[in-house]
Amino acid sequence: MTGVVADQTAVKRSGDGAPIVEVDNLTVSFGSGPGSVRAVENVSLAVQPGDIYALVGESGCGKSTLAYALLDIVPPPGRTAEGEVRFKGVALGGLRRKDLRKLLGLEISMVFQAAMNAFNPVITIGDQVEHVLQAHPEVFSDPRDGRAYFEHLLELVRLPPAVVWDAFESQLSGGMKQRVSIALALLLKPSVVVLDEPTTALDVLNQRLVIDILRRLHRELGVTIIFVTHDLAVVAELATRVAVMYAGRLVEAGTVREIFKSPRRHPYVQALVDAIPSVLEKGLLVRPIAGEVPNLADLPPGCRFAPRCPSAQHVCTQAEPPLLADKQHLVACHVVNEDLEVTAR
Ligand SMILES: Nc1ncnc2c1ncn2[C@@H]1O[C@H](COP(=O)(O)OP(=O)(O)OP(=O)(O)O)[C@@H](O)[C@H]1O
Repeated sequence: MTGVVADQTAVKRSGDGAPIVEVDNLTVSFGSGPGSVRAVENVSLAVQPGDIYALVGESGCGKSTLAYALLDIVPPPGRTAEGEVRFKGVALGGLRRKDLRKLLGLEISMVFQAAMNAFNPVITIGDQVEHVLQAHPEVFSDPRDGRAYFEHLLELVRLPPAVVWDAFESQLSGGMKQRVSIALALLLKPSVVVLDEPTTALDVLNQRLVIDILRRLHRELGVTIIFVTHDLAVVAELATRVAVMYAGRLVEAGTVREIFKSPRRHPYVQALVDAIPSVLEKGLLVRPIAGEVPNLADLPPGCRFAPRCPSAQHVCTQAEPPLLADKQHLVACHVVNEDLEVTAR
C-alpha cells in the first residue's frame, strides 16, 4: 500500500471540487500560559458542497469547539491560535464582525447542542420568526414569503405549522423544540448548517425521526450538513464523510465507506465501532472503551490514545503519529500505517 503524508495539499484534495468549508491547520486554545489547553490542534479538513459531514469523538475531544470555530464563534477564553477556516474560499478570521454576522445565518447557520434552550420563552415561535425576517429583508422582500417558507420548513421537519406558529417554547416537547430549532436555522436559506449533537438529548424514536428529517432536508433543500456526534451508529446512518477526533487531534478521516469498511482503521475508531450495540451479534451488549480521554493540560507523550490502545507498541509512547493518507483515507496511527509506503506529494 502506498500512502502520503497528509500535509495541507493532501487534505485539500480530499473531495472532488472546490470545498465549501475548509479548515486549514487550525488550533484553538483556551487560556494562555502553563494552564492553557489546545481543544483543537492542527486540524485540517475539507467539506464539499452536498456533504453530510460528521465530526465524531467522545466527550472532551474538541468536536464542539471545532464546530464553533467553523462559524468563528468560539466562546472566550477560546481563541484561534493558528490556522484558519474558510467559507467558499474566504477566511472567516479576516472578515469584519459586521460581515461575519451577515454570513452567519444567511450562508452558514448553527443548531446548538442546547437547542432546547435556544428560544425566547416569553414570545411565540411565530414572533421569533418575524424578528428574524425583519432583521434580514434581503432574503424575503415580502415577509409573507418568509412566513410561507417557514411553514414549508415546519412541514419538512414534520411539525404542524398552525400549532407551532402560536406556541411558546414551554408548550413544545423536547423533540419538537429540536425540530423547530432546525427549521429556524434554515429560515434564511443557508448553504451550510452545523448541528451540535442533534440527536443526543432525544429518546430513541425522536432520534430516528431527526435522522430521517436531516436526510430529507439534505435531499430536498440541497443543504450541506456538518454535524457533531459521539454516536457512530448515527454516523453510519446519516453521514457521507467523517472526521474522527481524539483529544483535540484528527485521528481518522474519510468517506463513511472508508471508515466502516476499510480494514485500515485507527484503534480508537475500532473501539468506537465496538461500542455500538448490536442486537443481532452481541445480544445488545456493548464493549465500552476502557479509560478516559486524557486531560488536555496533561497529555501523555507520543500518541494520545496509546494509554488506552490495545495495539500500542513502544513507538506509540515516543512520537506522535503523523496523519497519513491512502488515497483520501487519513489515519494517524504508527501501527496501522506500518505497512504504508509513504511518499511525498
Ligand atoms: N469555555 C471553556 N473554557 C476552558 N476550556 C474549555 C472551554 N470549552 C472547552 N474547553 C476545553 O476544550 C475541551 C474540548 O471541549 P469540547 O466541548 O469542544 O469537546 P466535545 O468533544 O465537544 O465534548 P462534549 O461532547 O462534551 O461537548 C474540553 O475538554 C476543555 O478542556
